[in-house]
Amino acid sequence: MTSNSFKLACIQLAVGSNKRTNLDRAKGKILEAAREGANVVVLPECFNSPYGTQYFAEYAESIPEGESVSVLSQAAKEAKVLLVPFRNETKNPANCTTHALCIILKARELIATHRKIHLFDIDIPGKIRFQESDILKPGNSLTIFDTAYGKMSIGICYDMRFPELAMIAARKACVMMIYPGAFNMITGPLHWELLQRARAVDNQLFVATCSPARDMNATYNAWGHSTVVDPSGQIIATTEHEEATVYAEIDLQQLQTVRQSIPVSMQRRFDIYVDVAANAK
Ligand SMILES: NC(=O)CCC(=O)C(=O)O
Repeated sequence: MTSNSFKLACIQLAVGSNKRTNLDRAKGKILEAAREGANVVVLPECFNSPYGTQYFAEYAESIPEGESVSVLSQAAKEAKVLLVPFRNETKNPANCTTHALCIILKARELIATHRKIHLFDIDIPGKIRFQESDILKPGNSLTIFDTAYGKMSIGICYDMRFPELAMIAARKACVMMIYPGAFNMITGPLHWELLQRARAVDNQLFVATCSPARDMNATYNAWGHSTVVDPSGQIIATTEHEEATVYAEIDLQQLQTVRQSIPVSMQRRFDIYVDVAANAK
């Protein structure tokens, strides 16, 4: 049986270069969120290392044997929360087999993994160039997992720009999309909030994002602004760029209310847009 509400915590963690310090800090914040009544806790993209292609291989671990899974599964068990952390995975960094990976932990059990499908390769001349594909390999499948609160789905950061993931999640009855992410000072103000509200309103589900806190001494300056959006596209919890935990009470009844009042999911004309992919260039 699924519960009708839960408390979500998105930990906008201050991340530094020492992995052990990051893990201890994350664990402390997870336990704090549990004391505040959180049932589901999300960590940012790269919670255990600075964000940047130069760091990925060094900080990557194999799954599930690595240090980070070990520390966090213990934290999930102690805190009795469903935990969604993001990190990098490797079997062999020398051969560039690193993936950007999100794992979902219930107590000590790994209940799902998601590998970032769309790698962050962009070039805005004079502003920002980033090539995750220099070091990462993309994942090749969608991730939907069952929770006590209904099905949820995952995208990692740049994945949020691709509306198809949230659209499929909604059609498969997910209640929430979770995007651990780390937008930056260029694309953050442009698109971070817009994308999550768009994903939410188009698909009438909850959307949660979780960024690292901003560090102006780092090589990549995260935008921050971890946020939770409801199925009508309204922001129900957010923050600025400093370290903070964003809490939101998720009332799942709202899904029904919004979906019944504006019943777009019943009104779609798949007879007209039968196969978007078939016409894609
Ligand atoms: N880590 C990422 O995928 C960053 C994505 C981003 O900043 C964007 O604008 O998209």
